[in-house]
Amino acid sequence: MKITRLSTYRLAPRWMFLKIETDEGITGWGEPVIEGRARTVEAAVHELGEMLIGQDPHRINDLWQTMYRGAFYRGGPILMSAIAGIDEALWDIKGKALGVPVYQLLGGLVRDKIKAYSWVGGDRPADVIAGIKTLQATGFDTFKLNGCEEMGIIDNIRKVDAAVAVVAEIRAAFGNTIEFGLDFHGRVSAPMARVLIKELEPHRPLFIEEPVLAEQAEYYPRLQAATHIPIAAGERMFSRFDFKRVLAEGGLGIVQPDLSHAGGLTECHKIAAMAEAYDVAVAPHCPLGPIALASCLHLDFVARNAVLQEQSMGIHYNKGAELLDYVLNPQDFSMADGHFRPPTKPGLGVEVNEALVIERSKSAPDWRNPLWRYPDGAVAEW
Ligand SMILES: O=C(O)[C@H](O)[C@@H](O)[C@@H](O)[C@H](O)CO
Ligand SMILES: [Mg+2]
Repeated sequence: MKITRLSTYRLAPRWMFLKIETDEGITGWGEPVIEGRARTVEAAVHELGEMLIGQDPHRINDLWQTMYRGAFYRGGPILMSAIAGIDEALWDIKGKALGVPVYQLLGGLVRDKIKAYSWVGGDRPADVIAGIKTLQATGFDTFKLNGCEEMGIIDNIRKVDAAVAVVAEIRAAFGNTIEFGLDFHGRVSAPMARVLIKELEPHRPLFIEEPVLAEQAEYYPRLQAATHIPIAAGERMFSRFDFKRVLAEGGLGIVQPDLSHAGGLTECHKIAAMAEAYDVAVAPHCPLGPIALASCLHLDFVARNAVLQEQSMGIHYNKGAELLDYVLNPQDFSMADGHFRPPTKPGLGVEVNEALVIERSKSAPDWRNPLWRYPDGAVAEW
């Protein structure tokens, strides 16, 4: 079998789909994207594509190593997202060619279902009680919200109290019937993270995510040592090599690699195995589309240390399209009791509505994340 063509489709809300065609009529789909830089990743995909045409898509490991090591400069969000989407599509092709779901090619099921969680509250946590009640009624008992709004490098206790009040209200309203992760979203400096975490401990969040930016990852072990609340991070870490330093220092309770940012299923499967060696859980990051989610599910169903799956249904970013709008088999992604069941169809298990994708790609928005500023005018972390 030989790769014959790569086609990319940028789509609302902020996604990009990749279609890889072969000379045997089997096509694979991937989702190479880094939110806010879709066009840059698209260029990287087509640069890599020049080397892929004519290659055997079954040789995923060799193609992955060639894409990664064949370039003197490597790693980072753009190149690893491009490799990720290509890797996802190659696994899709392999599964379709062999007639099995991808997880069967990675040793088969390790579990029968995987718990999902849902976002509530938007960029600045609001209306979270109503949001949780609505989602709780559909079977969710695990949620995630932003742990704070903008937070100054050193901020005042009123801002800390405001962040804690949201969380205290949740715990008061739902008691121990729900779990929730708090995503600091990299908004908080290392000194303020210590203050916030300490004040939030009594309300027992399930985890605290990106308490500081990934470029400050050396603080993850120090923050983890200072609290019993699991520290989670990984959406802005893009290969085993980004994770190894933090894992070796004991710095995370949960790793959250994004299968569309961190080299795809090939790399994230290795990251999950590394994490398991350190008794660390994996909860794949996925605020994206259906192909990214499907890739995560195949990891969730082979990695024993997978504990939670993020999914973007109803997420505050999905303006202009919802998680399953471009999918012909939404029933395969239905959740029962807040869990996903294993994909059943060959490959990744996503039947892409290609006609709709082609049509909608003609008017794709150029999504950009907001630029926040502090009251004094300095740029704040979003
Ligand atoms: O945990 C999450 O889903 C993420 O922090 C998410 O909010 C960001 O990755 C966002 O997609 C960046 O544009
Ligand atoms: Mg996050």
